[in-house]
Amino acid sequence: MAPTPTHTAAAVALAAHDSSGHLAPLTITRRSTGDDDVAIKILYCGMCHSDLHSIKNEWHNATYPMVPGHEIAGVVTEVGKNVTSFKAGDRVGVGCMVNSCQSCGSCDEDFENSCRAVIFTYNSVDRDGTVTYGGYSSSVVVHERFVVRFPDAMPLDRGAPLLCAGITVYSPMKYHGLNVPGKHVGVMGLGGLGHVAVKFAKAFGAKVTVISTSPGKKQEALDRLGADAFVVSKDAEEMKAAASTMDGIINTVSANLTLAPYMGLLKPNGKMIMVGLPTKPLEIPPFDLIIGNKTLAGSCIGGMRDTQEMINVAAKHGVTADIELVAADYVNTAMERLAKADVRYRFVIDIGNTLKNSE
Ligand SMILES: NC(=O)c1ccc[n+]([C@@H]2O[C@H](COP(=O)([O-])OP(=O)(O)OC[C@H]3O[C@@H](n4cnc5c(N)ncnc54)[C@H](O)[C@@H]3O)[C@@H](O)[C@H]2O)c1
Ligand SMILES: [Zn+2]
Ligand SMILES: [Zn+2]
Repeated sequence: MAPTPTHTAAAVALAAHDSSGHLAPLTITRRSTGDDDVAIKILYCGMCHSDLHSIKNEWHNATYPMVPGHEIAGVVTEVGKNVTSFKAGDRVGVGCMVNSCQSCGSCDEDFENSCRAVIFTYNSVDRDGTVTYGGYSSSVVVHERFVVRFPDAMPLDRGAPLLCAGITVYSPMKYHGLNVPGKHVGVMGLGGLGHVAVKFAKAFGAKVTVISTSPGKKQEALDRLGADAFVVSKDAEEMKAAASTMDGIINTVSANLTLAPYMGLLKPNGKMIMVGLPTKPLEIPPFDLIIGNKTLAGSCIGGMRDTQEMINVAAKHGVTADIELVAADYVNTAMERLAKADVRYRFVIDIGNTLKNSE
């Protein structure tokens, strides 16, 4: 995208130029800091599976070049004159959104994630007509409403993934009443979102069962992540034994799959909450929904008030992501490994130390 008069600051980035899934260095520009803006030097950025879906154009909405990344952590370098909540040197983060209309019913209720004019952190058209570039880059400028303060106890690298993975699982647990002691929460798919879901559900005092296709993840789910139980979804006996036991399931699976066998794990009135975004339409026989008065719900990230609340709660309970910190030049290998679910449990790019101008 050609620089506009207000986009004056050069930044280094990693960009996809086509749907191959390959990222290459690119110099981009960022807008100068507006009155309500916070300028941030990016130090870390998590690699969400949505980045992979997006660069490969699996959702059929890609604009190239695309700079992915919406799990951003860094330090404030400059603030606009109207900004009172942040100052240079503050430790902050940015998640999936960088702006919204700020005046509709959803925005008034702090659910900017449901605003029809939401501007996502990358691959979205910004107010000035430019396409937004995400956190696989050295800096970003964001309206202060969309900046999250890192509590002192929250490390920037292990906290960065909470800005998407964390809020995406925290918000549905909160709004579907699964964040109270004694509930039985199922977590489908033990990846970036899934492993954080286990940690939050445990912090809420819930009983947590991981539902996974990978028996190899059982021991670490129980020992390291603190899950109470583990069900191998391909094992009919285990699925039968767990039938009708769960109050809710957070479904983080990134691949297409039929929901029917999993609905049977829910108690009457139980809720299957979709956060995973596979490409094909959902397949669910009506009987599996209707018998037992089940609910099938969806949930998109979360609002900014809830995002700040989430990271504060995480800091209080010691919830952080388990990460593999990687250098910028490892990003293509990391993407390949992410596609194979070969990561425990989130790649985070060490932007501050390794993303250099290599063009
Ligand atoms: N709703 C939202 O707001 C939101 C936010 C972030 C991510 N997402 C989506 O959530 C999904 C998960 O993201 P992530 O970053 O945690 O991905 P991830 O790759 O880290 O984890 C996905 C997990 O699903 C598992 N999986 C894959 N196929 C499976 C199958 N057939 N059965 C059971 N498990 C299977 C993988 O082993 C992996 O552990 C993606 O589709 C992503 O786009 C949605
Ligand atoms: Zn994400
Ligand atoms: Zn709005």
